[in-house]
Amino acid sequence: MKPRPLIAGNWKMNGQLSALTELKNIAAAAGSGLADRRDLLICPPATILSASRGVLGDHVAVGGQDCHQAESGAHTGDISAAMLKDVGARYVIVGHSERRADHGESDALVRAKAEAAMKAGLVAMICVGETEAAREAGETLEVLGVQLAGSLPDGLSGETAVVAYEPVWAIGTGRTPTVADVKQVHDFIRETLSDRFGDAVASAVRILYGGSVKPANAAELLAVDNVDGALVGGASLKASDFIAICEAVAVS
Ligand SMILES: O=C(CO)COP(=O)(O)O
Repeated sequence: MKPRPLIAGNWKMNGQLSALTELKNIAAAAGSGLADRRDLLICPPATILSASRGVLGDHVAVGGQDCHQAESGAHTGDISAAMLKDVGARYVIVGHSERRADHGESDALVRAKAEAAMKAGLVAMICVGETEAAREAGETLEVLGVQLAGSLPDGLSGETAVVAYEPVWAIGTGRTPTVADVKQVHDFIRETLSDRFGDAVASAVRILYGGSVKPANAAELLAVDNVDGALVGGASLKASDFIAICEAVAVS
């Protein structure tokens, strides 16, 4: 059985309190049936996470965009998984390529963050994706295999982890892989999960596609085998676009 689809919005470093009106519109649509057969999630900046939780109501989850690997301590500027949970987060993104690039995050660190998230009772959304150079060199699956082996914690399950495939070259560029390429990678991720965690866990872990998902291409991307939802950046900032993407996922 296919897992319940998850459509997640990653607001990145965008959005102040004035942006809560967009969330009100998403919450209204979610309350009118949009969330009946799909899970909806918004990951706003940490500064408005608590306010977002208040606005989004019962039908849309909120999540953080990163967490520290330690439970607490002298880590100025960082946020623990427990802190995110405390203000109502249910998920946290870890290992986004922007953090891997901007903050030099390694697979081992991403794994430690995912472990911290799971320990705190959050769902870890673990991101992987190849660079354009890796794709051009024909090394996509090899790179993803290494990232998955290093970033996924032991003992994960469909309730505690989500994998997001985000080709670095497709993020914010308007470019997307072909449907065949998305299928190849998502099939590979499912097989990799199966080899390490067994078939039951592998089929329960949702594998999201991210990178230039928009209302115009969402139906095509979300219909690909082994694509269980989307991780949406820019198009999640506008309620109407995010809602249209949610509507594009086929539900049974
Ligand atoms: O990085 C992304 C989501 O985490 C994708 O961003 P865009 O949808 O803006 O390409």
